[in-house]
Amino acid sequence: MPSIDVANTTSPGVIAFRTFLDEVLGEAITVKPPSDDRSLSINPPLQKDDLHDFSERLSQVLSDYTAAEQQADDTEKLAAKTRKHNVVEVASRAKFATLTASTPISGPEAVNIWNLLDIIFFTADIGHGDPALMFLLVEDLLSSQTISGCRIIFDFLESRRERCVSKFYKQSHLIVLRSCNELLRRLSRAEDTAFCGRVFVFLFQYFPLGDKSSVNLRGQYHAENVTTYEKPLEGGDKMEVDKEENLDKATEAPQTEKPGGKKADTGTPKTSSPPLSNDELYDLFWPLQESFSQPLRLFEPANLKPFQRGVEETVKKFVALPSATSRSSTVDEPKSSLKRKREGLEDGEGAEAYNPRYLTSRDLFELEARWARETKDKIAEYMRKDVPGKAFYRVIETVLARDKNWVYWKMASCPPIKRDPIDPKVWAEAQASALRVTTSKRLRPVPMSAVPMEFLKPKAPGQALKELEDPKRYQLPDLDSFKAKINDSDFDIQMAKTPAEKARAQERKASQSWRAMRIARGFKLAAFDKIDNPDDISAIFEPLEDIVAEVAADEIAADEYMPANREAVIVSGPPGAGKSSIIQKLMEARKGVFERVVRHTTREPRDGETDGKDFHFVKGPEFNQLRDGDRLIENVEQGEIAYGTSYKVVEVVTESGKVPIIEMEIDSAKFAKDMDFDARYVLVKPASPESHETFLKAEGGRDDAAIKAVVDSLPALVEGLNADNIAGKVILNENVENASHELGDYLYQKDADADTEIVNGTDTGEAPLSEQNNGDMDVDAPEAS
Ligand SMILES: Nc1ncnc2c1ncn2[C@@H]1O[C@H](COP(=O)(O)OP(=O)(O)OP(=O)(O)O)[C@@H](O)[C@H]1O
Repeated sequence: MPSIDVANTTSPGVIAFRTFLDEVLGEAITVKPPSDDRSLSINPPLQKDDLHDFSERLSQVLSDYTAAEQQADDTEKLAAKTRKHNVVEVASRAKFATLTASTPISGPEAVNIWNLLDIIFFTADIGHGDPALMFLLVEDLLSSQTISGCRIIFDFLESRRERCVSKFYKQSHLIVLRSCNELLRRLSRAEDTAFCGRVFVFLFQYFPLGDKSSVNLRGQYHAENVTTYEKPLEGGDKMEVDKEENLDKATEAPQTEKPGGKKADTGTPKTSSPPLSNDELYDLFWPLQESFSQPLRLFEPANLKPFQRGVEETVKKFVALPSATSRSSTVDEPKSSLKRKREGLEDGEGAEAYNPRYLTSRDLFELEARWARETKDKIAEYMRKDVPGKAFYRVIETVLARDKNWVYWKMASCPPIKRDPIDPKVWAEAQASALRVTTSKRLRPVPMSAVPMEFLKPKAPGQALKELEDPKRYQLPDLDSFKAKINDSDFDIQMAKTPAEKARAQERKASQSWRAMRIARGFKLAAFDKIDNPDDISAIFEPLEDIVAEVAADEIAADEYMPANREAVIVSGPPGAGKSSIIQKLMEARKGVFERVVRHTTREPRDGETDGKDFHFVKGPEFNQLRDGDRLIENVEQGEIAYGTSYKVVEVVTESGKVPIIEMEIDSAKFAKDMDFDARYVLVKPASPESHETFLKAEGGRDDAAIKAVVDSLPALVEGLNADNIAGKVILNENVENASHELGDYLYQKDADADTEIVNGTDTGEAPLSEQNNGDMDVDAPEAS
């Protein structure tokens, strides 16, 4: 059979299929009539079952071609299939062209266009048409419409996304990518921001996470994004800041000879000069944009040098601006601390001034990396000075971390992103432990109790009132009074001479036990768990403290032992400050009240550590998914290892009724605070450098030099905590017992003076530590926030 002449639409097959299309479109319009509400004409999508016997009728119309397809020869089969697809395509395109030419896309009649596209989809689904056809038609339609028309077409695409992906992802993904890219090229990011976002979201949802089709493997970043700015005037009045000799002059620092022949930087503070004027900065600031959009160009020494200078001058300019805090503050302190910091910076900056002659040195890369790290820290420090800056900085940090992972992923040749299915055993265990944590086994301490209604019975006049005055009616007997009575009954049971006598004594004891238990239920419900034998209820006469101490680890303490405020508690402090010891002590003293929040980490478990107890040990990609999905309260990286706290884990503890208690390093607490995580922030500090050294030695794992480094770094670590205001309570750890009491008092709000510092829970009435002579360890108690 000769292949079909696509231009000749009078082919009987084409005519037959076109007639069929007209018929089913007529049916479809009865199912989805035209509507002024555009959303109704697109949604819900037409279903194959809406059309009467669609598959059978279609097979009938194309029966000649289908029969030819049954040929034994593969080549013949293929040719017949192509002919059938051509027939479907020619007829569909002709109908589509007629419809789109005569129907405004925003009008109610446009429902016919959407129905036609659905019908073409069904035709391909039963194997009678090319799966790509519907997508090609949508592409044509997109390119022929204005942006507002494209929005409507996009409504259609979005609503059909799931079925397109599940049926024809392979045949459609490149056409979809091409159409979306073309659309994005036409859209203005500034004016059609929301629509651009929709297109991106659509692409993310259409393509699997690990798909490489849109990966920029060669690392060309926004090559077309060129920033235009006024270039420095040649020979004009302006300072020619980018010229080599000026840069040399600006950056050159006196050199001294290092042993080994290398020149060493003397640390002359090249940035001690005042910040540039806006005019001067202009020529340094705007060229930075080029480097940010093309980071690879920074590997050229000629580009790196001006970039470094531009960044330094820009940061210097920012730092010189008064911060929002100091602008709004009437107190001198922030200004002086700003000054102190700036002086510190200037001193430090001397080290960055290395001579351009080093550009050929093998140490250069290390120097550049150090420069980049230090500049990042400097910018971070500046941004964190103001309240809105903190959250903004954390967002940038997260975006950079995501970018870093993206680059790593590309460097590893885009390995597939998948998570292994969870082992059913692990799942069952997790479910069981979640159930255990979230189910309170204990009845409420004050259950709904029925009041005896006897007093409602008619009585002699005045008698009822008299009875009410009887103290027995409103006073419960003392619980301990039953102890003696029950002991007497026990004695009677043992000494009974006749069975009747024994039975009477047993009955008496049962009644006394019952009444004692009724009294005890109001304030000693926890003791009931200790009663194994109904003949021995002595547990309810034990002191309350002993009973509370017996509450099992996964049980929740009775309401009267819980603090009024059950908000999460974040306990932070320097390494070895005693955080774990204090928390441990507190949890032992207040069983069933607190639950530690187990953090996530990417490091391997150490000897003796258990997954889910010490940490949730996860792999890098899993951690990244948590962080990228904004499911972490905080996350920090220590070298290659990441740590983070999951919102979910905190929620599970909160929902169980216990108080979540989270131990973390100071940086993490700052992160959580910056992200406005609601918690009570507590800072634990060793009382002196000497005791800190002792704790670190006791903790082990560090040699003397490392211990000294931690102790020496403490003053710098705690400096600035006031400005960050990260702790509502500072606890000095002189003695674990006292410190845990102090923490308990604070959390139970017995510590009225919560926002000031008290030594080891002893409200001595002394001045806050900031005013005492505590040497290097001083931290001013932060203001109440
Ligand atoms: N007040 C104290 N008196 C004596 N020893 C203490 C005191 N507080 C803590 N220690 C000891 O110091 C060591 C470190 O304490 P701990 O592990 O509680 O500190 P940490 O802040 O949790 O440390 P890291 O952050 O490194 O985990 C432990 O051996 C602990 O027993």
